[in-house]
Amino acid sequence: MSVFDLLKNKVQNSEKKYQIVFPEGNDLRILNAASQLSLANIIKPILLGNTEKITNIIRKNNLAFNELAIVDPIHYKSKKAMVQSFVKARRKNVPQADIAEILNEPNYFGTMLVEMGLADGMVSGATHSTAETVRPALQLIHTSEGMKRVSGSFIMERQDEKYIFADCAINLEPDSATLAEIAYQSVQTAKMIDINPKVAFLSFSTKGSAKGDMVTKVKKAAALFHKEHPEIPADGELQFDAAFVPAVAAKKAPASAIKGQANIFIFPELQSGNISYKIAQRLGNFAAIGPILQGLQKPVNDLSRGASTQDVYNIAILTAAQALLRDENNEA
Ligand SMILES: CC(C)(COP(=O)(O)OP(=O)(O)OC[C@H]1O[C@@H](n2cnc3c(N)ncnc32)[C@H](O)[C@@H]1OP(=O)(O)O)[C@@H](O)C(=O)NCCC(=O)NCCS
Ligand SMILES: CC(=O)OP(=O)(O)O
Repeated sequence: MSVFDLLKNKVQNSEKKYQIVFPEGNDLRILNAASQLSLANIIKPILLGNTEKITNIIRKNNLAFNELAIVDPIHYKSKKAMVQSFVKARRKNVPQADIAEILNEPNYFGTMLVEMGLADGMVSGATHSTAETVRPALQLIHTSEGMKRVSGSFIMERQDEKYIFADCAINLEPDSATLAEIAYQSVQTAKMIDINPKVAFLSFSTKGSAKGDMVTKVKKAAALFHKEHPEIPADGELQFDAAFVPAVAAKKAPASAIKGQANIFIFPELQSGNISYKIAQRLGNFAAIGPILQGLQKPVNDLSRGASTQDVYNIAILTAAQALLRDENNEA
């Protein structure tokens, strides 16, 4: 079963209808995906933007909805209450006069809907950069308990093959401890889509074949992860072939715990992570689902600005599935 059939079934079978907010309510990819999701009763979309403008685009493109809410941040009636909640959530002094202005910005407004429990999750980034999309979530929603950093992973899917790549979106130069945390968060994402985790900490070196600070950082990350989570098969530092091809692993890393069968790939820094996912997507024909924000208290997810309607549809389902999982964990 594809990742999305799996997650869609979970979301559709839940009693609650999850409300996902889309700050880029004028974008046709967002509107098309929101229409499909609403008509199939998968989620209830909340579109942000000028109501008249959005309604015109909907009419012009003959888009239909089952349930839909359109909210204009600039004319939002309960702004005062939102400003108060912002003050509490921000944990830093921001002049009240500035907050009302900040909340006119759809990514901040959408993030506050999630923070206040008025939406279950947010999907943005079709027209905004990753920094613009995630900064409000980092400032207002914060990391979940026990987590120090938020990271961004991709589910890479091609027919029956499913892998997790991380961090491809957020942390520029993670240190060893952050790499170990990214790996732990990626294992949680993998479990959501029934991947049995096998983690590789990637490098240009396999088991000391090269030396230097870059290699040491990855080696240390693998050791830290193993110490904290000895029950999860993991290894590093490994080159990609030693992590992924059993015959190469047998030669380069014969004692490896994952024996060339890794399915979670942890990249040493953001350049290699972001470049690798785009190569697998564009040359390898993998569907790249993400960036999925990991380690946040409530679900907010980013899109690549190159995202298609299908990508928006997929990420919205994943966001609703994260909200469902959060509800289940809170109940447990
Ligand atoms: C994510 C990112 C936007 C944060 O950068 P920033 O806003 O400049 O970061 P700042 O240092 O100003 O931090 C803003 C807040 O977020 C917090 N923060 C930053 N990175 C964080 C992380 N990874 N996890 C948790 N919190 C984080 C900071 O602690 C700070 O909180 P505070 O204001 O309450 O003290 C930045 O790391 C970035 O641009 N990453 C690359 C994004 C990108 O282009 N990716 C490629 C395409 S997907
Ligand atoms: C995830 C990513 O690379 O996003 P963008 O293509 O928008 O920079």
